[in-house]
Amino acid sequence: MLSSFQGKLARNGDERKPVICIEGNIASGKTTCLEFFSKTSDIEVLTEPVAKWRNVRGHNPLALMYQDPQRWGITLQTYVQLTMLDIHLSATSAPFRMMERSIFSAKYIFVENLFKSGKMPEVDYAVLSEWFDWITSNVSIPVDLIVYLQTSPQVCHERLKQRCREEEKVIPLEYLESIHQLYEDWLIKRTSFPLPAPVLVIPADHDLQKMLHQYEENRDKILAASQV
Ligand SMILES: Nc1ncnc2c1ncn2[C@@H]1O[C@H](COP(=O)(O)OP(=O)(O)O)[C@@H](O)[C@H]1O
Ligand SMILES: Nc1ccn([C@H]2C[C@H](O)[C@@H](COP(=O)(O)O)O2)c(=O)n1
Repeated sequence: MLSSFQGKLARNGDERKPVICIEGNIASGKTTCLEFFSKTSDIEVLTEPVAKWRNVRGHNPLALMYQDPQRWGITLQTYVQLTMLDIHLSATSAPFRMMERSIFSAKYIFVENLFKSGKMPEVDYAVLSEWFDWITSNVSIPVDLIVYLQTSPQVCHERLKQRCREEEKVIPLEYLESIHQLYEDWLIKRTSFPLPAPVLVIPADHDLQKMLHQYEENRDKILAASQV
């Protein structure tokens, strides 16, 4: 249930818990990072609902988008926006919540990439932007810290091939380069879109063992920085 809080719709009856969003390119290691933190009892981890994006009532909008972005980009991104909003508004039992990406990166990175690369008609971009602006003006979507897993597109391309998700076999290196550039403009150069929260950058090209060590080293910093 939603109620009104400071003029915006907000989740009812929930004590406000710190929200940490893990951001990064496709196959940068976000899920692996979340798996690591899911072993900590005081953190509730919420992964991206990719299973829903691959199967909505028997349809696979993720596969359709990669096959024909001009036609199906808006279909996927409308559904991503809805499912991410649902996650932002879901109840939390643990003291901290850590989620994979956000409604903000869905718009500022993926919708933007489709539009800028000429793969989304202007009218579709306008409709998605109207929805996004309405949601963010009328719904309270608190984010307290962004953890950016900063990778090179080449490393992501290698990890993507290794993961071997069927829909993603068509993704070329150039696609990951565009997503990387948009992330860098947003979270590092800070020249594109507003930041919903402070940013902690973790270099993430390293092997798994080193990454897990870095997560352990950053655990207290992440939890402290997310407490407002
Ligand atoms: N530091 C790492 N070094 C090598 N491979 C990794 C590393 N982190 C993750 N992987 C592998 O790369 C692939 C993508 O990682 P994943 O966590 O699913 O990325 P994301 O959730 O960002 O898409 C998976 O096969 C995963 O096992
Ligand atoms: N707004 C979004 C979010 C994600 N995707 C795609 C990109 C990947 O193919 C897949 C899941 O991403 P990952 O967690 O593996 O980085 O969904 C998209 O097209 N639009």
